[in-house]
Amino acid sequence: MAEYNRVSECVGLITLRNPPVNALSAAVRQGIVDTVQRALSDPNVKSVVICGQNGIFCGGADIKEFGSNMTGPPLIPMIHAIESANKPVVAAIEGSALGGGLELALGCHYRIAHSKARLGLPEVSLGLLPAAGGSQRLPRLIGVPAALNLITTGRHVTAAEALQLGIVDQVTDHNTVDAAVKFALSVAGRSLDPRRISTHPCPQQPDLDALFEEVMQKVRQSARGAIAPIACVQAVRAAATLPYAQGMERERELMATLFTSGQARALQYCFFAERAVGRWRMPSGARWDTSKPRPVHKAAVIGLGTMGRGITVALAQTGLSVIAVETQEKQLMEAKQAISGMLERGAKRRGVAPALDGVIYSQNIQAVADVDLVIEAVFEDIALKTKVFQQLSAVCKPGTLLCTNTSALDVDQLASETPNPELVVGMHFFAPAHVMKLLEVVYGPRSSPQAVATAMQLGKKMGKASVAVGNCRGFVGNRMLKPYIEEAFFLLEEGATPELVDQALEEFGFPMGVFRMSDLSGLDVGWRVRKGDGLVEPGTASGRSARIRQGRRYSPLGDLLCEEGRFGQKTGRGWYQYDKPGSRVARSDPWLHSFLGAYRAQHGLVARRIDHQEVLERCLYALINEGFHILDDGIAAGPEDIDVIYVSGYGWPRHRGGPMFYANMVGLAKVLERLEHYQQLHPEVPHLQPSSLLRRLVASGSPPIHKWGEAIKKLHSQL
Ligand SMILES: CC/C=C\CC(=O)SCCNC(=O)CCNC(=O)[C@H](O)C(C)(C)COP(=O)(O)OP(=O)(O)OC[C@H]1O[C@@H](n2cnc3c(N)ncnc32)[C@H](O)[C@@H]1OP(=O)(O)O
Repeated sequence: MAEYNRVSECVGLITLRNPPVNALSAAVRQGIVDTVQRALSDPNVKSVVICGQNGIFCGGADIKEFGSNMTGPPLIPMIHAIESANKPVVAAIEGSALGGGLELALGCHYRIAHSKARLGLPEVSLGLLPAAGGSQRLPRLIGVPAALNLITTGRHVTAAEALQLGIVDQVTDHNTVDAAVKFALSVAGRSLDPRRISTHPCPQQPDLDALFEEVMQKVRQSARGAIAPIACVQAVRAAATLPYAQGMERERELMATLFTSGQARALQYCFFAERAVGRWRMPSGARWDTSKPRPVHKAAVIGLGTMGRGITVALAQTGLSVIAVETQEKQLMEAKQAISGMLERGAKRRGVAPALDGVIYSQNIQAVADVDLVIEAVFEDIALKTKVFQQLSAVCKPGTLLCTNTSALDVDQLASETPNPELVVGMHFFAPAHVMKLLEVVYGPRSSPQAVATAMQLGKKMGKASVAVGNCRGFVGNRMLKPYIEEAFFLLEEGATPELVDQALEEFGFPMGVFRMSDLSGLDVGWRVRKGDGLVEPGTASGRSARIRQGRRYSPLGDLLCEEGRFGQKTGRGWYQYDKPGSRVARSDPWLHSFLGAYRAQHGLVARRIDHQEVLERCLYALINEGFHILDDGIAAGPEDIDVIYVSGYGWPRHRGGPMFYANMVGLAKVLERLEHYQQLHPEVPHLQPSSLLRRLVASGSPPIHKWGEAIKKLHSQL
C-alpha cells in the first residue's frame, strides 16, 4: 500500500497506493513506516519524496476504519519518525492533501504542491479535530489566527493560498513529483533543525486571550451545539500556550472525547450518506450504474419569478447556455437585471468572469426549440403548468427532457399531459435556488431511468446534493414537514408559545424554529395550500368539533393569522412582530399572546405547562414517523436519502445526522413508545399513529441504520 523506488540515484520515492483517495488505512500506514525505514537505512539515499498515486496525495485517515477496532501503526509516531529523520523528506502534493494527509505533509521537512492542489484540515466537519499533530504543527507554521480559521472551518485552500500562508514551500504547474525530486536533491545535506515544525515556538500574537475569547464566541454561535469546533479552538489554544509535548497531550485528550461522541458518528454518517445518494435506484430496478445520462449542452428555464431566476443562475454558472423565457416584457426586463446582478456577485465571490453571455432572454417559448432540457418554473397552478407542458411538447426537438420545479403538484399528472411521459421528471429546487444545496429529483412511474440519470447528473454539476425520490404529495421533504408544523400548531393550542417551541428547536440545533421559519417563508403559502385542500373554513365556530376537519384534528391558528393580514416578515407581523415589513429581527408580540389566550378560551382549551422535551418529541417524532411511511412506500430508497434531504434543505443540524439517523441514535423502541404515548393522548391525530415499518423494525430487534435497507426488503417480502 506504499511503494518504494529509488529515483535519480539518491532519492527514495514513496508512493501511497490506496484508491480512490490514498486514505491512510492500516496497510498504508504500515507501508509508510516500512518504506521510510528502508529509505533512511539505505546509505545511497540522500533524501526522500512522498507522493500519492493517481494524482492525489492523500484524503486523510481512512474514515471507514473509525467505527472499527483500529489496527496497524498509529499516525502520530509515524509522522514523528518522519519529522525526526536525518534526511530531508519532501511531500509532493497533487490533488488533495486533507486531514491526516496534510498532517503527514506537515511532518515532512518541505512541501511542494501542484497549482491545482487543495489542502485543508476538514476533521471538524467529521466531528473531530486534526489529532495527528495538525492542531499543534499548523499554528506553529502559519500563526494562530490563520490556523484557527482553517481548523475551525475545515475549509480547503488552494495551492496559491497555501503558499501565501506558508503551508507549502513551492507551487508548480508541471509534474509535481519531478519538481519534488529536483527539490529533494537540492536540499540534501542541509541542516533539518529549522524544518522540524514541532520544534518551533508558535509565532507571537498580541492579545492572545482576547483573540481566543472572540473566536470561541463566534464558534459557539455558529456551531449551534456542535462540539468539535469548540474542541478545535481549545486544541489551538494549547498549541499557543503550551510546549509541544503538552500540547500533543491536550490534543489527544480532546480527540478522545470527540472520537466516541454521537456527533462524530452523525457527521461521518452524513459524509457517506451524501455519497450514497448518488448511487440512486428506482423501485423498477433502474439504477445509477446502468442508466446513462443524456448530454445537456443547452437548457431553458420557463418563468422567471424568484425560483426561475435562481435556477437560471445555477445553470449558467455550470457553463451551460441557457434560454430564459418570461412572456411579460416588464417581468423579463426585471428578471434580466436581477439575474445579471446575481451572476456578477457570484463571479466576484469566486474570482471568475460572470457568465452573462451564457443567458439568452426571450418572451417567446419557441426560442427553446433546440434545447436539451427545460425546467418549467411558472406559478404553482396545475392548469398553467399543464398548458406550458403542452406547448413545450409541441415546440421542443424530440428527446428534450421536460422538468418541472413544482413543490406540491403531481408530476405524474403533468407527465400524462405530454406525448412522452418518460421524458418528464420533477426538479424540486429550494429558494434561493442558486444557493441552496438541495435538489429533489422526482420520478414518476413512467419517467425513464435516462431522464432521472440526466437530472441527477445536472444536479451534481450545479453542486447540489441531488436525491432521487418517488412522486407523492410533498415529495419527501415537504411531506415530512407537514406533521412537524401541525404538531407545533397543536402545541400552541395546548399552552405553548411560539417562543417556547422555537427555543426548543433552536437549542436542538435548527437555525430557526418552526414559527420563525414560517414568518420568513410567509404564512400565506400554507394558507393557500390549505384552502386548495378545502380545509379553511371562514367563521368563528368554536369548540372541539370546529377543530376536527376531514375527520382529523385541525388547527385553524395559521388561517386566523392570515385573515388578520399577518403573513410574517413581509407584512411586519406574523407569529412575531417586526419593526417594519421586510425586517428580519423577530420580537415577541403581546398581541399574539392575548390572541392565543382568547382562542383557547373560545375553544374551551385549558393551557398547560409544556416543556422542551415534549416539543421535541411531538414535532420531531411526528416528522420521523412520516419518514418511516416514506420508506415503507418506497418513495425514498433508504434512510440516507431522507437524511441528506433534511440536512441539506431543511436545516436539520448536521451533527445530529438527519432525522432517521437521529431515530436510530435515540433508539427505535423509544421512538415507538413515545409515539404510542402521544397517540393515546391525541387519538384524532393520525400522524402520531406509529408507522407499520417502525413497528416491524422494532419487532425484528431494531437493526442499526446501515442494515435498514436489508430489513425493509425482508419485511416487505414477508408481507
Ligand atoms: C488521528 C486522526 C487523524 C486524522 C483524521 C482524518 O484525517 S479524518 C479524514 C479527513 N479527510 C477528509 O475529510 C477528506 C474526505 N474526502 C473528501 O473530502 C473527498 O473525498 C476528496 C478527497 C476531496 C475527493 O473528492 P471526490 O469528489 O473526488 O471523491 P468523493 O468524495 O466522491 O470520494 C471518492 C470515494 O472515496 C471515499 N473517501 C474519500 N475520502 C475518504 C477517506 N478519508 N476515508 C475513506 N474513504 C474516503 C468516498 O467515500 C468515496 O467512496 P465511494 O465508495 O465511491 O462513495
